Amino acid sequence: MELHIAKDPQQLSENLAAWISNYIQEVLQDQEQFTFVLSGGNTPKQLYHLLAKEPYQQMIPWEKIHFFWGDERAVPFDDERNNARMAYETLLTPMGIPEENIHVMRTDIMPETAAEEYEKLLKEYFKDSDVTFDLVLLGMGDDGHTLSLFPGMPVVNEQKDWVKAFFLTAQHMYRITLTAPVVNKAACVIFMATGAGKAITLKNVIEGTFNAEQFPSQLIRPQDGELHWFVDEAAAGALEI
Ligand SMILES: O=C(O)[C@H](O)[C@@H](O)[C@H](O)[C@H](O)COP(=O)(O)O
Repeated sequence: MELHIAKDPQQLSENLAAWISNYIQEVLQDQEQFTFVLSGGNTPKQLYHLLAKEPYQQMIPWEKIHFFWGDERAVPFDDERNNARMAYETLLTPMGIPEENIHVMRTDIMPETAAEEYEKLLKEYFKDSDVTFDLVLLGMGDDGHTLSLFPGMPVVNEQKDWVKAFFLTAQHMYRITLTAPVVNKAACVIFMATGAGKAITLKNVIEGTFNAEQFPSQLIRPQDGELHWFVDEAAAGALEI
C-alpha cells in the first residue's frame, strides 16, 4: 500500500490527476483499451474537473478508456445524487466520451435487475474471463464505508456475486454496488480521502486491526494489484507515520 499525502484537497486532486494520467499512458503502451471504475460522492469532483482540462485533454487517449462505476444510488439520472450524472457533468460530457465507452449502472429499472444486468455487462466486456479492471477509484465515508459497502450490511461479506443491490435504510434508497472480491481483482485501486472528519476512521482502516464489519474499506486488498491512498494532511492527521 502506498500513501500519498497532499497539503489540501486541491493539491491532492492535482497530484492524483497527474498520477492517473501517467498510469493510463503507461498501461496503454501494452494494451488497446483501459478500464476505469469511477467513484461517486463529492471528493472526486475536483479530480474529474481537472482531468477534463489541459494538459490531460491532450495527454490522455480518452477514446481508449471505458468507464464503469463502483456503485450507484438507485435514483433517476437527473437526480443530483446520481453518481453517473456527476461524472457526466464533470468529465464525460466535457471530454466528449463516446456513449459506447460509458457503462452506467442503470437506475431506470428495478435495482436488483440493474445489478444482474451490470454483472452480465461485466462478464461480456471481460469476455467471461476474470474482471480485472485497470483502475478503480474509491472514496471512503467517515463511517469507513467504501463503494456501497456499509458497516453491518450483509453485502460486506458477499463473496459470490460481483454486483449487488440492496435497500439502505439509513438513506431511504436502494444502492447498487460492486462487491469487494471483484474490486480486489483490479490492477490498481486508489482511495481518495480528505478532511479531518475522516482522520480517526482512516487511522482505524489503515493502521487498526482488521475489522471489515466495522470498517468495510479494509476489505479492499488487491490480490495482485496496487493499492494507493491519496489523502490530505487533515485526513492523515491521526496516522502514526
Ligand atoms: O456513492 C457514493 O457515495 C460513493 O461511492 C461512496 O462510497 C463515497 O465514495 C463515500 O461516501 C465518500 O463520499 P465523499 O467523497 O462525498 O466523502
